[in-house]
Amino acid sequence: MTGPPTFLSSLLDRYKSSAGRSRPFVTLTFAQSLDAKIAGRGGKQLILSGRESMVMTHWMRTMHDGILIGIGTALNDDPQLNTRYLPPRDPDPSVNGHNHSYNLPRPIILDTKLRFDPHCKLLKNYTEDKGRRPWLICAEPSESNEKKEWMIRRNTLEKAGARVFPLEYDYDTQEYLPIPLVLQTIHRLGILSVMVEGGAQVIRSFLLQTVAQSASSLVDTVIITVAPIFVGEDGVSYNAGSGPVSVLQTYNLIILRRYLVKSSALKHASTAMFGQDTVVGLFLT
Ligand SMILES: NC(=O)C1=CN([C@@H]2O[C@H](COP(=O)(O)OP(=O)(O)OC[C@H]3O[C@@H](n4cnc5c(N)ncnc54)[C@H](O)[C@@H]3O)[C@@H](O)[C@H]2O)C=CC1
Ligand SMILES: Nc1nc(O)c(N)c(N[C@@H]2O[C@H](COP(=O)(O)O)[C@@H](O)[C@H]2O)n1
Repeated sequence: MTGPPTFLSSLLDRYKSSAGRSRPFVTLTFAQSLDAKIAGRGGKQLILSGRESMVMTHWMRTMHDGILIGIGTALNDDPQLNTRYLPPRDPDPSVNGHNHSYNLPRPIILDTKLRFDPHCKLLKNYTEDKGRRPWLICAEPSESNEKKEWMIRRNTLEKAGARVFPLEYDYDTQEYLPIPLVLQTIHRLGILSVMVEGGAQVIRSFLLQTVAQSASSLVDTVIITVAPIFVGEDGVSYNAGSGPVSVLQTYNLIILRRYLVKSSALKHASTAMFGQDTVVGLFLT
C-alpha cells in the first residue's frame, strides 16, 4: 500500500480545509478488546492491534499534525508515536523541513505537573532527529514552594529537548487541564489536526466534553480498533475508573452514555476489517 487506506481518507479528507476554525480537527482513537479494555491488569500495556490495523494506525498518525496523549500513557508505555510501520519511501527533506519520508505528528503530552521522563524514547528520538520535539502542556503552580521545584523540572525537561507550555488558567490543585483551552492553545501554535490516542482518563475527558459542550462537541471523528480478544475484568477500561473518578465524574459518565445513545450524536460513518480486527469510524455531530 503506497498511501493511506480509503477507510481513513474517507473519514479524514475533510480535515484538509480548516479555514475559520478556532480549534484543531480532533480524532479520538484507541484499540480495545471485545470487553472494552484498553490495557491489562494494573495498566499493563497490551498489544491489542494486529499488524494490519497497527499499519492503519500509523497511516492515521501521518495524516495528523499532532498526536496527543496523557502523562499516564507517556510514563506507562514510553511510546514513540511515530510512523515506523509504514512502507519505506524516498525521503524528501524539502517536504517536512527534516529528513523523514512521511509527515511525523508532533507529540503533545497533557502533563499537568511536569512528570515527563527526561530519558524517554520521545526525547531520544527527537535528539537523534527521528521524531519531532515533544510538547508538554502543563499548569504553573502559584504556591512559591511548589514553583521552585517546578522550575527545576521545567529546566531539566527543556534541556533534554522538550518544549513546555504552561496554560494560563486558574490552576489550584486540579489534576485535569481544561480541554477547550488545550485545543485553542495548540491550534494557535499551528496544530490544525490532532489525533488523541489515550489513555483511559484522556479518552474519558474528551468524551465527557461532548456532554459538557453538547452543542459544539470537541471531537470530530472517533476511530476504534476492536481486537478479537477478551482481557477480563481486571483490565483497564476508558468508561470506568482507572484514575481519580469523582462522584461527579461517575454521574457524568452515566449522562454521557445516555447522551451518546439517545441523541445519536455519534453517527456511524464506516467499518472495515484490517486483518482480524474490526475498525469502526464514527462522526460526532
Ligand atoms: N489500547 C490503546 O489504544 C491505548 C491504551 N493505553 C493505556 O492506557 C493506560 C494509561 O491511561 P491512564 O493511566 O488513564 O493515563 P492517561 O494517559 O489518560 O493520562 C492521564 C493523566 O493525564 C493528565 N491530564 C491532564 N489533563 C487531563 C485531562 N483533561 N483529562 C485527563 N487527563 C489529564 C493527568 O495527570 C492524568 O492523570 C496505559 O495502561 C496504556 O497502556 C493508552 C493509550 C492507548
Ligand atoms: N492502535 C493501538 N493498538 C494497540 O494495541 C495499542 N496498545 C495502542 N497503543 C497506543 O500506541 C502507543 C504506542 O505507540 P508506539 O508503538 O510506541 O509508537 C501507546 O502508548 C498507546 O498510545 N494503539
